[in-house]
Amino acid sequence: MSPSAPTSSVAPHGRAGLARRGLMLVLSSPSGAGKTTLSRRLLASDPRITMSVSVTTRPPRPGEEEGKDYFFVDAPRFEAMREAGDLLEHATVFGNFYGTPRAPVEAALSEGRDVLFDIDWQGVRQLRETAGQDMVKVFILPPSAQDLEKRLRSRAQDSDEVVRGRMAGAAVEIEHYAEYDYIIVNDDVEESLARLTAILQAERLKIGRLTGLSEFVKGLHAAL
Ligand SMILES: Nc1nc2c(ncn2[C@@H]2O[C@H](COP(=O)(O)OP(=O)(O)O)[C@@H](O)[C@H]2O)c(=O)[nH]1
Ligand SMILES: Nc1ncnc2c1ncn2[C@@H]1O[C@H](COP(=O)(O)OP(=O)(O)O)[C@@H](O)[C@H]1O
Repeated sequence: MSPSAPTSSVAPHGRAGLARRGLMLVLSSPSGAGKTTLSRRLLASDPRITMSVSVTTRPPRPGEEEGKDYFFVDAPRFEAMREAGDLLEHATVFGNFYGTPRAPVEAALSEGRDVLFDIDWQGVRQLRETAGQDMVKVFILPPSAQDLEKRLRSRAQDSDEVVRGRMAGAAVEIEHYAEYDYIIVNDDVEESLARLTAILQAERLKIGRLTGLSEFVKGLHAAL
């Protein structure tokens, strides 16, 4: 099954019963700009969106939980998943493999749930081929290079060398901003969360996603 064209079996618009296609909300940014922070806040505030948990060969950071932040695997296991077609997309970032497990995403979308992805521009390009209009792409920028470095250091979970590599990687990631639908400059977290929530709410109301709309309008029309 393709990840596109899911139809909601629930009635997200209340008693009107307007069925809706689930959407794929993608967040990308240079490392340290705040994707993880905003993802966690959005997931905590909106029960209708589910996180796509990636597999990675990167070692866990202190505090990261297996199955919640990532599925941590070794390279042979990653390769086996890739070979078996179990990944919707995959990429190498900072020398580690990352990929999106296919089954949970397809299951969530087929139940009419929205899915949140924290993936890089390479993954977005691959998903775009199958997801089309079902994907909403948000790029998060830091307010300045100094802020980005400060955040990478304040996270205090990566070595100096890793932080330097991530600052260099930021320059490459930022070059892809124009491939996205929305930009959030993550200065104040609360403001950024409000913007992200607004994007999600507006995208949920797009006519093309409301599979029950014509029936609903027909009913309204007949009753007038
Ligand atoms: N293509 C792709 N990129 C991913 C995936 N999971 C994470 N990434 C990206 O890999 C990069 C590094 O992630 P991570 O090591 O967690 O560091 P972070 O940037 O501080 O979150 C980020 O740009 C993530 O968005 C995935 O499944 N696929
Ligand atoms: N708007 C913000 N202002 C200040 N610090 C922030 C902001 N957003 C995130 N941070 C902090 O910056 C660091 C990196 O954020 P994180 O969400 O891990 O980024 P990413 O997932 O993009 O690598 C964390 O320590 C986080 O608490």
